[in-house]
Amino acid sequence: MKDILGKTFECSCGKTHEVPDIEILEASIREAPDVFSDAFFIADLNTASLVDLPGKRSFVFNERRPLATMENVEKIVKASGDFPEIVSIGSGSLTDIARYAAYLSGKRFSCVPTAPSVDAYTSTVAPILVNGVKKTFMAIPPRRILLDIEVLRNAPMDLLRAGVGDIVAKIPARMDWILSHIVTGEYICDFVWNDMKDLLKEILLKSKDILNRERNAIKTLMEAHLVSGINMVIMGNSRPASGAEHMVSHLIEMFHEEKGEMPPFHGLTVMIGVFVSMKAYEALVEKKEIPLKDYSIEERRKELLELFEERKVEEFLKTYAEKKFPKIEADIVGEPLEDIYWEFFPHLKRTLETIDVNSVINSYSKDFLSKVVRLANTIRDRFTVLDVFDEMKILKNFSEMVF
Ligand SMILES: NC(=O)C1=CN([C@@H]2O[C@H](COP(=O)(O)OP(=O)(O)OC[C@H]3O[C@@H](n4cnc5c(N)ncnc54)[C@H](OP(=O)(O)O)[C@@H]3O)[C@@H](O)[C@H]2O)C=CC1
Ligand SMILES: O=C(CO)COP(=O)(O)O
Repeated sequence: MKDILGKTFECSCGKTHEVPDIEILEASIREAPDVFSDAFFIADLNTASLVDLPGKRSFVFNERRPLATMENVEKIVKASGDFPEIVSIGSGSLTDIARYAAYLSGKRFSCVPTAPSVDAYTSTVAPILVNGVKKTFMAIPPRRILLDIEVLRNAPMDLLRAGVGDIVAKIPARMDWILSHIVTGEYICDFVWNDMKDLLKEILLKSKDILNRERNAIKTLMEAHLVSGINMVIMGNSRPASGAEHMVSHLIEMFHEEKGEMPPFHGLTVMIGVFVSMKAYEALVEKKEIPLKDYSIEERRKELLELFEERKVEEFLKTYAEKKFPKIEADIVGEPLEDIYWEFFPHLKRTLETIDVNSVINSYSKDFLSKVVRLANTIRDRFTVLDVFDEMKILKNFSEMVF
């Protein structure tokens, strides 16, 4: 990855890609105040204990697990005053709070990741909760990233599991992108898959080592997250990193938010989404019969209202109404989909077992998760395998068979 940072190149996809010049340095987290000598730091109660932060130029959230809400972003815009740079000491949520606050206030942004849990660090987008609805905004990539492998290696076990969940999601996300390219003609770039697929294979083979906190395995996981984030920067959106599996995750997360509850870590709910996408592609590639069943817009509205307040439901339905559903040909599975399926899915299935996807699935009722599967394509205009099933009128039955 390091060889493309800061470069501009013509890609075989027909576009010119610009890769930001992000400086990645390995050092002790304790050096952060000196490395970022004029920056303002943000941390939370746990992550602040990892480093001696200079009181005058830091803000420590006085709560457990501050979420990436617009309120928290605004708090940091205000607190960071005239400092020229905002640096996060934390995992996904704090990184996005710092990134979006820096973007809104025209400051530089850098980060010190404390867990290999997400591909947020090198990314340019910021998924933020706005009045309880998760919206992904364009923002800025970091100027510098300080990596302390010992801190990453010792992150809580659920963040390691989540990290594997969020990274293996790039496999169905790529398949969704290929599917959309075949069905809707959406632009696609192969470069961002080619720079990722060997790392993904390695992670599928090393998932037990990751959970055993083996240094090299953790380094590979973190490298894959950094490459995935760069891929989002190259594309200018999260298409290479996020498909139906992320919509499943976002819907579950928003449901918890609606109830005033803390959601599980991002990668844990993404894991459920990966399980769903895996089942969907299994049915598609192996041509498994799923009986047709109508799922009307009235039923969709009624089920959304069982989970969310009316204002959000109307917003989701508006997004859904604007989605374009092209006519699906009988056999849409092309060679690229089959290749990825046969190359990755046997390993993916074993990896989901290693990170214990069933324990996350079993923490919800089957009825709730089935609803999530048939409603997930309502919340975003991104075309995925769930839209294919919707158009083929097999989404309702699929959602009832998947768990
Ligand atoms: N921008 C992007 O491209 C992407 C953004 N995301 C976003 O990232 C967020 C999820 O991030 P995720 O990393 O899963 O979790 P969070 O950052 O939400 O929460 C993890 C919590 O774990 C604790 N923690 C983190 N590191 C350590 C450590 N080393 N030791 C002890 N405790 C630690 C902290 O909480 P506490 O102090 O309470 O224990 C922290 O708040 C979501 O909002 C998601 O949308 C995800 C992928 C990509
Ligand atoms: O979570 C992400 C990738 O892991 C970011 O993508 P979205 O928020 O757009 O789904």
